Amino acid sequence: MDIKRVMVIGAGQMGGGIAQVCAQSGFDVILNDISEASYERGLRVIDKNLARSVEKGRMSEEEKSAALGRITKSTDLSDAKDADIIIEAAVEKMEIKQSIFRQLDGIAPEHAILATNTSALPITEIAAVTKRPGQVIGMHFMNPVPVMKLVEIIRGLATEDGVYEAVEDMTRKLSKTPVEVNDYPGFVSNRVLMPMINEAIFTLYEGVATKEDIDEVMKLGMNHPMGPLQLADFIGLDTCLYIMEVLQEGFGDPKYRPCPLLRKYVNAGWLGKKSGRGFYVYE
Ligand SMILES: CC(=O)CC(=O)SCCNC(=O)CCNC(=O)[C@H](O)C(C)(C)COP(=O)(O)OP(=O)(O)OC[C@H]1O[C@@H](n2cnc3c(N)ncnc32)[C@H](O)[C@@H]1OP(=O)(O)O
Ligand SMILES: NC(=O)C1=CN([C@@H]2O[C@H](COP(=O)(O)OP(=O)(O)OC[C@H]3O[C@@H](n4cnc5c(N)ncnc54)[C@H](OP(=O)(O)O)[C@@H]3O)[C@@H](O)[C@H]2O)C=CC1
Repeated sequence: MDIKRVMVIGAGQMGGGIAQVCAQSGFDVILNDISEASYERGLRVIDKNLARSVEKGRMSEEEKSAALGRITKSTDLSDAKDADIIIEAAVEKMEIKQSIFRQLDGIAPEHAILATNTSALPITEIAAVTKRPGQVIGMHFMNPVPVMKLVEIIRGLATEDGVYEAVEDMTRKLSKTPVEVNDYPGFVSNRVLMPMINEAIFTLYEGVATKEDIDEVMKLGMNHPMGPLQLADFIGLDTCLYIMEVLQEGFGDPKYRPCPLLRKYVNAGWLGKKSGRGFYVYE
């Protein structure tokens, strides 16, 4: 299947990044969010990232304008009628994703692939609300999307081979590396990463060390580019909590219990970098 027109749902940190790399790679992109304000916020970030690439000499001013020109605004899901693939990157809540997929199934062309950038939610359960479970797939980009090379591609129980191959081909066109995984909670990436982050939060909660020192141990001792608490802030503490909840519920194993401090911060609205405060305070 030849994918030309991409719709991205959600213009947050992930959706914006996905829209940017798709537009840079020559795809026509419909970028959708629930409000004009959220769309504009997403587009500003894309504009800033592209401007940085121009400054660094990686892209010309003309290429930047061409990439921006390939992105069209949408605040209405009915715009999915023109898309070959829809990549959903709204919040990490099953009921929101299922509601979006149910609607998309009624709007998108018959051939269209419905992909989700979920961090951990079961693809099979999202696919089950549609009449085309064979065309539903996980396309899990990493943050920051323009920089990170991996796309974890998750096959739901019913995902067809042709759909997997089309998504793998598109991933390569985005200059990313696809890795195929099966549909289990957290897939590979977050099953391994998130318990480490949660454990770092427990370490802080129990007063083993300061946040700075916990991060320093992992940066200098394990060569991680960011400490786990800084990375949690970067991912979004709400997203981290939802992922731990998916692991805990999906495996029924208490070892995945989210740290109470993580829950407390999320309840306080301290969502990390995107809200200006998490474990650290941001300007
Ligand atoms: C939760 C999930 O479901 C899955 C996930 O995504 S988990 C999160 C996975 N991501 C990570 O683990 C990221 C860990 N952190 C890192 O790799 C690095 O700290 C980082 C790439 C984010 C920044 O790297 P750094 O060397 O500390 O900073 P910096 O020099 O400013 O940036 C390096 C490059 O990335 C670019 N960059 C940094 N942040 C960026 C962003 N948000 N958007 C676009 N580009 C960005 C910079 O422009 C710079 O590019 P050049 O070298 O070409 O100039
Ligand atoms: N953060 C990360 O590191 C990673 C996250 N992911 C996954 O990507 C998805 C998005 O995460 P992220 O970008 O970080 O989150 P953000 O909170 O940055 O962005 C979510 C965006 O979706 C919008 N939105 C919410 N509900 C809807 C809806 N019904 N229709 C359209 N748009 C909607 C929000 O708008 P508004 O702000 O107006 O509410 C917001 O712009 C999640 O599933 C997450 O698990 C995957 C990989 C890495």
